[in-house]
Amino acid sequence: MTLGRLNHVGIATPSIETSIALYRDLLGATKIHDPFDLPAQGVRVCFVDMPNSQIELIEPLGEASPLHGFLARNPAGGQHHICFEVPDIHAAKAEMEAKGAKVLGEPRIGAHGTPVIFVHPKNMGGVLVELMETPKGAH
Ligand SMILES: CC[C@@H](C(=O)O)C(=O)SCCNC(=O)CCNC(=O)[C@H](O)C(C)(C)COP(=O)(O)OP(=O)(O)OC[C@H]1O[C@@H](n2cnc3c(N)ncnc32)[C@H](O)[C@@H]1OP(=O)(O)O
Ligand SMILES: [Co+2]
Repeated sequence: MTLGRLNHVGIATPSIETSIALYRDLLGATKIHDPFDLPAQGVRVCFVDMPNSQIELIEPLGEASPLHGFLARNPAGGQHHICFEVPDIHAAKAEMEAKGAKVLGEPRIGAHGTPVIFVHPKNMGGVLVELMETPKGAH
């Protein structure tokens, strides 16, 4: 597997609007996309563009959201996952599993419109890792 660029850092928040204000007013971020719902992933999402990557603000959406446990442990929110691009999501999943890592579920379409998987934090030194297939034509 070729590990590609760092696509984004996921930040869980109880309120996207509050987090947008922090990134805009405290840090001075200027490229903040409109938030949108991603019901298949149980999250509401807002991308903040940086020159070399993106911050992905994520708020729970629905009762089955994977963020509820994290926010119960971290009520103010915090750094939730990091996401790397890979050329082929099915090959990446097979390689992770062959190396003994736990992949959380099957590939699903993520916020960039390409399939993503998650590697359990217990296999990555306490860091939840998302792998996303590089969008066609990117870079
Ligand atoms: C926007 C769409 C998409 C994109 O395209 O970018 C996304 O990014 S969606 C992001 C949200 N989706 C997911 O996170 C899906 C995968 N996640 C999961 O399946 C679960 O969140 C989880 C990783 C299995 C954790 O589930 P949870 O119920 O919160 O916790 P557990 O009780 O099972 O915890 C086990 C263990 O792991 C620790 N943990 C949990 N979350 C994290 C985390 N984000 N970072 C680091 N460690 C985490 C938790 O503290 C437990 O540790 P121990 O107590 O030491 O066992
Ligand atoms: Co993500």
